[in-house]
Amino acid sequence: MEEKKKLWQNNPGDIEGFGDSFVFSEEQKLDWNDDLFLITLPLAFRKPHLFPNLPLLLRESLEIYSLELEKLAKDIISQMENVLGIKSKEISKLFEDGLQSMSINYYPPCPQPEQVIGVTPHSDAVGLTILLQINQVDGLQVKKDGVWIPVKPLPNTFIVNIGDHRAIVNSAQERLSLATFLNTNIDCTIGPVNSLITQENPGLYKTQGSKDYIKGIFSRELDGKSYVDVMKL
Ligand SMILES: O=C(O)CCC(=O)C(=O)O
Ligand SMILES: [Fe+2]
Repeated sequence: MEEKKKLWQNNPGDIEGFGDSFVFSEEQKLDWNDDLFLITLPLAFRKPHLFPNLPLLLRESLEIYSLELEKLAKDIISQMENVLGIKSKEISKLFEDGLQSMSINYYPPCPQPEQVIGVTPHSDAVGLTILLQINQVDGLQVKKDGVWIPVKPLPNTFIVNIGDHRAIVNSAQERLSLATFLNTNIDCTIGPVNSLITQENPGLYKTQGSKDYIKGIFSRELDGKSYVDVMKL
């Protein structure tokens, strides 16, 4: 508990540290988890009261993990560009010196799991998420054609997530996951990709500064609606 207190969120509106990222009212039902959220890259964005206070082994492991996942994310994004026929590295460029953050999620067993939710339905506010289901306990579900589908944890496997998802809990086992969020550089502009827009295929979404985009996501209540819908023109 003492260790945890050092990492507590300490200001209203703070999303880093231990706590819940989407709290809007006292009446709101909170998620059944402990979440430690940290900005990990760029290095200058690491909060001095958080990173240095992590237990040393965890901190050293996260430092290595963070750099490796940055490389992995760049590979995945560039493969996505190739497949989609996006030219001139139009998307990769946005991820140069991108914002990387992590959620370390701990879901204790719950005596009445059907009464709670581990993580409320949402889309992550990012380019892509690379998720590690640390102790390989079921819980993650993704939405496909309006139906929640369980994502079975497999050994030594990452899940790359760009869509709507939620996590449920159970009464028997705790569950641990580590989500790494890869985002664009905070000074870029996000919008329809030029090389895919034609007269027959016009852009369907708003163009917005990256900071405003992130602010928009954290300032609204998650009601199961994905942020992509909010961005529609
Ligand atoms: O624990 C999980 O599988 C999902 C966690 C999650 O959605 C998040 O941290 O954004
Ligand atoms: Fe998520």
